[in-house]
Amino acid sequence: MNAASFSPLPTLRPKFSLFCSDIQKPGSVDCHSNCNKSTSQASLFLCPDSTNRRNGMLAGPLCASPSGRRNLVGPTSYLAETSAYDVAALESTSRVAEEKVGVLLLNLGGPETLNDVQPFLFNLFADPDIIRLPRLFRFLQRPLAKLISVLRAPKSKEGYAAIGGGSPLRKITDDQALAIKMALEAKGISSNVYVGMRYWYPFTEEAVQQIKRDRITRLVVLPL
Ligand SMILES: C=CC1=C(C)c2cc3[nH]c(cc4nc(cc5[nH]c(cc1n2)c(C)c5CCC(=O)O)C(CCC(=O)O)=C4C)c(C)c3C=C
Ligand SMILES: [Fe+2]
Repeated sequence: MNAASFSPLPTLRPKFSLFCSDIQKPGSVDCHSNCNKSTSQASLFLCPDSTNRRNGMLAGPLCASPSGRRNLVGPTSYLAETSAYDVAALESTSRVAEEKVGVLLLNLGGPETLNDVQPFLFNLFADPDIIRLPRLFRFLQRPLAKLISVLRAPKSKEGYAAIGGGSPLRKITDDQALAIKMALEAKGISSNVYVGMRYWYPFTEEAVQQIKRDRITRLVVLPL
């Protein structure tokens, strides 16, 4: 997790904008080259100091790089980029009765059962951030992903079978979510903590939908 200095935006607004683009229009904007766009409604997002790639994610500006243009097996996912926050700001804003604080943990996900392995691998390899084909050959992305995932799945299944039949990533991330919720609770900050995965359930879109349903007004995004 990155924690960096920040300066909270001055106004509290009832809406948030999770990414550069409007989250209601997934995939409509590619933020890769435009990550410093207005974050005026994402008041706890801050510009971090790093632009390093880490865990396949750009540790950089606030916004996400929507991968919504990819059409994966599950809902398409966003890749959030680094954000940072200040607990002091959370503490002060959470005192405002109408504020609802949310924390969104972003991870990549992994197959939970052996049956998930092939479609999970498809999602992984269908991502141009994992396998980037020359523009001319983009149309081969999904067929190639299908081919690789089908060919690799048996071997991968053996590996997952050896560690209990699935990836531990979901549980680990859920445990982290709970730990963050409890740590904030101990500071007197009531929060909802969400988990969003890029390649498997719960997909980031599902988390975002839940965040909207819960009417979160302050959101901290932590790419793990
Ligand atoms: C050529 C093969 C692979 C490339 C390139 C690759 C890049 C890559 N992968 C991740 C994230 C994850 N990969 C995971 C599992 C996984 N990855 C590959 C192959 C390549 N990945 C395979 C075959 C598998 C299945 C497991 C196995 O057989 O070894 C996972 C899931 C981990 C889990 O907990 O289950 C993740 C996450 C990134 C970010 C990346 C390139 C940047
Ligand atoms: Fe991988």
